[in-house]
This record gives sequence, structure tokens and C-alpha cells, in this order.
Amino acid sequence: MTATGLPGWRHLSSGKVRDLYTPDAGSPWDGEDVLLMVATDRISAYDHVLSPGIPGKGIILTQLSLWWFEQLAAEGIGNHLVSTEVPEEVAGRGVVVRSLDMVEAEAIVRGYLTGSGLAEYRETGTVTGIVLPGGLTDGSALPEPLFTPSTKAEQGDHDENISFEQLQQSIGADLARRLRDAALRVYALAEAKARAAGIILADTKFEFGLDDQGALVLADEVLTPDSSRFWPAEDWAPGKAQPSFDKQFVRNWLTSDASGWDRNSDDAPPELPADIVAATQERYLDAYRRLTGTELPNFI
Ligand SMILES: N#Cc1c(N)ncnc1-c1cnn(Cc2cccc(F)c2)c1
Repeated sequence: MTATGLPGWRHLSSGKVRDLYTPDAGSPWDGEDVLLMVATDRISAYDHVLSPGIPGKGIILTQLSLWWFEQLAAEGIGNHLVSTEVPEEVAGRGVVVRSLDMVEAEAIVRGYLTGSGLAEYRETGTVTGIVLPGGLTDGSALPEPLFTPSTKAEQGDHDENISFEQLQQSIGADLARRLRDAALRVYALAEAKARAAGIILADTKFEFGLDDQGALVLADEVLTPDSSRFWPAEDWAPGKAQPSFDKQFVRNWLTSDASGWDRNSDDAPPELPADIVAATQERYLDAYRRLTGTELPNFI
């Protein structure tokens, strides 16, 4: 995967759908402790990066994350944002952020049971060692939101759920407690706003870092359909896989006869048809509209 060459920035690393850059020697940011985080139009499903990308996805999700950071800052939750003045090539989808000492754990909060949490529950009746009541099923609302941390896997591997005790051993008891409290607080604030917009925030993954003063700072992207499971509230029906707010058109097509693809094979998925791309772009725009209550300014 080749990241975009950007004037003043040197490519540092890439995730499935995002790229990270560090200031180039001689650039205006040279010597500053910052990074450039760029969201691409790439979309992934079933552990594959699909083609083509979704036009505008990087812009829509970056602008949604910036909106959430602003909402949360109003509640006193600090973040890593520095500037949205970025090279023209990544306008609207690039953010200059403070370079932090990132906490080596994914801070995941679940309000509903699905995915790896459901798999563990079906095996053990627990999620990351937390005992849950019997009788829960796919999509069940949990009695209360749970902090269910995981490791940060290398690119291509899967994060592994760990217990709070394991987290304490890994990052220390005090930081583990601070991480849990911050993640649960952010989830509660966001879940209420999402619910008011008719969107269930089933679960979400936060990344935090420590600044020079040792303060816990909300980093990465926040509360986007890439970092969270968003479900349309009107379709919520526990007992089966819930429809994804943003990726259901893609998933349905990829698993239909029309695609000719077998998700259990080693074959790469086929190109997405134009109508699936267009419908998915509209779902991202709709998520932005419903959550923020506004239209995305100057969207292409
Ligand atoms: N956010 C943030 C951050 C920060 N503020 N300070 C130091 N490191 C990071 C950081 C390191 N990896 N990632 C994830 C990641 C990987 C690949 C591409 C991406 F856009 C993002 C985030």
C-alpha cells in the first residue's frame, strides 16, 4: 500500500484505511512534536481492504471525528488535535495532532453484546473476565456499558481481549483505572447523543495517549463508523447479527451470489459495483447528518 507523498511530511505508517506522517526536515512543523493523521477513502470488510474506495469517506469520517472531539472538549475531555491546516492533497481528511506517548492498549467500551464479546460470552459467560447474566444473545443490550480492553495487535493480526487485571499488569493499576474511567465517560456522553439521533452506539474503540505532563489525552479518530459499531435504532432486534449503519450494503453484496466471492476462500474480494459504492457514500453522509444535525459543508 503506497501512501500519498505530501509536501512537508514523511510517511511513517499506515493502517488499513489511514496513514500517519511525521514532519519533514525543513518543513514548518520540523522540530515540533506533531504527526499528520490522514483518513483515506479506503473501506475494509471481512479483513480485506476493498476496491474501489468510497469517494469522500475520508473527509466525512474526519469531519465527524472532529465534531465529536469538539462535543467532548465542551465536557472537559482533552484531545490531541493541533490543526486542520494540512496539504491541499488531504484537505478535509488530514489532521495535525500532538505526538503522544500512546497507551499500549485499545480502550474498548461495549454497550451491547456482539462480535468478539459475544463469542467469549458464549464460551464462558463472561466478557474480558466480567461475569454477565445468562440468556444474552447477539445484539443484546448489556446491563451497563463495559470497559473491555484489548491488546494492540500488529497490522494484519487481531487484537486480543484482555481482562482488567491483565491490563493493570500491563500498564499499571493507576493508568488502567484512569483509562477505564475516561473511556466509560466518553462512551456515555456519545451514546446518549447517538441515541437521540436514532443511532445505537453498540461499541467503540478509543486510543488514548499521555502528554508531557502525564495527562490522559483522547487520540486517534473517535466515534466514527470505522472505530465503532453504529446500528440504526429502528432496525434493532436482538437475536441475530444487527445491520451495520454504514457497511451493510457492502457486506450484503459481498456475501450474495451476485459478487461470486467466497469470504471463506483466500481470494481477494471483487470490485464493488458503482451502486454499492454510491449507497455506502450516502450512508456515511447520513450518519454525519443524523449525528451532527448539519450537512457536511462543501461536500463534493
Ligand atoms: N492518533 C495518534 C497518535 C498520537 N497523537 N501520538 C502518537 N502516536 C499516535 C498514533 C500512532 N499510531 N496511531 C494509529 C494509526 C496508525 C496508522 C495510521 C493512523 F492514521 C493512525 C496513532
